[in-house]
Amino acid sequence: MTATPPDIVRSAYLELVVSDLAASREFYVDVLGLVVTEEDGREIHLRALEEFIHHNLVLREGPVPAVAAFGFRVRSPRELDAAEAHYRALGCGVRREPAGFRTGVGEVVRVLDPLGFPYEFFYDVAHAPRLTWRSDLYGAGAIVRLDHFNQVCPDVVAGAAYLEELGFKRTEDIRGDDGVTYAAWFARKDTVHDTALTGGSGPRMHHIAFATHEKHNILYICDKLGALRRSDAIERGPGRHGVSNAFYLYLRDPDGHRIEIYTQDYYTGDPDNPVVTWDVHDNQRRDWWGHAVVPSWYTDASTVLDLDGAPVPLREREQASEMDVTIGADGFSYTRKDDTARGFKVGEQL
Ligand SMILES: O=C1C=CC(S(=O)(=O)O)=CC1(O)O
Ligand SMILES: [Fe+2]
Repeated sequence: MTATPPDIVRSAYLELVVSDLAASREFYVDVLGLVVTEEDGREIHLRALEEFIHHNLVLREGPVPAVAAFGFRVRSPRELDAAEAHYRALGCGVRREPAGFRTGVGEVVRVLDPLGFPYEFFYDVAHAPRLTWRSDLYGAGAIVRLDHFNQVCPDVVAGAAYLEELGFKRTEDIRGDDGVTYAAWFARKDTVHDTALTGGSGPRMHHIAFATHEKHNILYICDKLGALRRSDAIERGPGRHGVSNAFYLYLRDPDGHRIEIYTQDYYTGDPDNPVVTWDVHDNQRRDWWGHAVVPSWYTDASTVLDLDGAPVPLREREQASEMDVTIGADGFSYTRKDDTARGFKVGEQL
């Protein structure tokens, strides 16, 4: 028997443990242009330009680079009671922390969820200046808001059932004719997703995504990284996704945490929003132009911590991995499903 889930508004912040706070500050502030709301020698609280809550990203120096919390805003203070009841009914570890436990945030309900991820739910939060109109502070690569998380878990079907019970709406997925679900995307806000599940050993964080308004902002970030001789921070892209139709770029921060820069997906807010399902062999599913996906994008992800700050042990995926069935990053995949003469594209081989 589960209790009514909390009414989640959006994915709101991530707490990242980093090995060198100064190096991470230089990456997220000097290179990417995130705004410092508050900082001390141990933690830095950052937000995107259009954000009005205290932060979207906490950088905390620590021995093991990892994700310590996925923060979700709920619709009212009473939804914290719903969160506590929902997760206790699931038999999860639950801790209710007083205001101030997290800088700038009121009372927080922290859980280690059924997939092993450290989720936390909050309503009361300090407001920070929303810089929407301050074009004088926008760089050419202006990052305007947090868009989504992406989580690696061994069993996407079980993970999807948990997220859908939590009130998330599936918007897209990748499946095989073998009946395997390789990845799925889930929304609370009215765009393609607030989080996604990528099949693999987990729990791990695949990436956090921030949004820009335009594609040219993403291209500027690439040019800036080139000019800074930091092009090795670029892992994948720029390109156009199949899933979500967004324009994208994936970066790796100084600890290897993956950051996506993302723009122009589509509206999904109607109750009967149709789910888009992609064939795992469709070469345009992850890159609409058919560009290969670099193997590290499938293999690498960030450790997550439990409520005591210890790394959560990984469980291996038992079903086939996407790289296995597409033979490398994008091996035997089709551009045109029934065109076996010209439609198959032998992509990158491992
Ligand atoms: O946000 C996303 C949207 C689409 C994709 S994919 O590579 O097109 O599947 C990946 C992603 O989850 O990062
Ligand atoms: Fe993403």
